[in-house]
Amino acid sequence: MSTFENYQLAKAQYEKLGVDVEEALNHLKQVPISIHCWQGDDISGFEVNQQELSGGIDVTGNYPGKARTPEELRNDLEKALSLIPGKHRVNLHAIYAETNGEVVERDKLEPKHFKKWVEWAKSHDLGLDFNPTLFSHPMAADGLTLSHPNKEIREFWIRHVIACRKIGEYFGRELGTPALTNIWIPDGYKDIPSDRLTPRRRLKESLDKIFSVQINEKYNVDAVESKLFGIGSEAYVVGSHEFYLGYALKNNKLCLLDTGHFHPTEVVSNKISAMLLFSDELALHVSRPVRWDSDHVIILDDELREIGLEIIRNEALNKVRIGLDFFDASINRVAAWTIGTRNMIKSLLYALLTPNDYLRDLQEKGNFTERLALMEELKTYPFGAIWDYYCEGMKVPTGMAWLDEVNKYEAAVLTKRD
Ligand SMILES: C[C@H](O)[C@H](O)[C@@H](O)C(=O)CO
Ligand SMILES: [Mn+2]
Repeated sequence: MSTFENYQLAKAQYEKLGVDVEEALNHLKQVPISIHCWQGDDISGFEVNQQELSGGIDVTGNYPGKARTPEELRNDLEKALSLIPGKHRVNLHAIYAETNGEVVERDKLEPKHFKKWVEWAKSHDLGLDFNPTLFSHPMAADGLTLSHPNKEIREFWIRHVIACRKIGEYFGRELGTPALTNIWIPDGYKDIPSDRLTPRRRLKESLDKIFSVQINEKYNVDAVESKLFGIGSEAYVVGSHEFYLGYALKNNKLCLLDTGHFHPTEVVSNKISAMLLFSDELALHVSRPVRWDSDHVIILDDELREIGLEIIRNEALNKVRIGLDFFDASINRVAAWTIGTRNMIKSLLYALLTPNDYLRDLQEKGNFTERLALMEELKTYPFGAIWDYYCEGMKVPTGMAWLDEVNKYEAAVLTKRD
């Protein structure tokens, strides 16, 4: 049977539940996913003075073919984007600046250092998001940045983040869609602190200085990303969820939740509705923690589906900025982007094909039996037939056919790099 014939049969089944499948697919087309560039080169970046990865994060694996230059990274992103349905965004870090071989300190970065990225984004109808890089640098050597006791070190990083917000503004102006500039810092202590308040007070003061520079939200929107622990900050992280949730609410910034940054039994899906009662928007880094914040490629597991359901059932597609954040160097990196991003989109489609109003009604009436039965039954509904039809309509490979493209690209391009 053809993709279309399979689709027709599946559509009829969903329509019996009152789901408008065509409407679901039209909604899905509108959702941009912010795809993180750093999966393509193991968070190396292009700085002239290359630094070791630090900040309590780690990339494991040595699969051949990692991107080494801006051109290689953009080519790899283009290959992945050609296999992912929809119109998306690319998320950059400050270390991906292109400075023509000149050593430019991070607090001296300017929009011109991202001109090629903007030209590329324009030619591929992409939005760009941004992140200051407060790790992998001598001034972050002792694991403290915006909360450091040394004022000079704090001021350096404050200047860097201000410079990055101006680059985010440049992206927004040039591309006609505001950049999300997200601040994550590695600050914390390996062992039990004797004072948790003072570093947090310094972080607050640093952020207040950074955000005292007014930037039009038409071009740049600010987010702050919390964390629970890192390698070397197991006992205490300055920028905890409580800190940033409070800071974001009080200062009208976006609180960014990374799904790997909470206790193993804590789920981000459960936080979305609560936070959207008090904030207009929030941001996500969708990742997969395995035993710790391991940044595995996301899979279509219960939590990813639940995140999709929370976004859709709360009508929050325009309130939640969905970014991805995983870095696996043990598999083909173009495949990692493709698997992870397609799974994020699948999660949203699954939610759009769920009769959410009917299920809400069952809950309101206390009919928890049918609520559970139907939610479980939906897991074996012909979702794949709708997904394949969507991919075909969006001119990307259906099923596993995308992997043939990746394998061809690996043979022709990636294997030639090492
Ligand atoms: C590279 C990113 O800034 C980094 O992954 C950050 O978002 C994070 O989640 C650190 O654990
Ligand atoms: Mn993250």
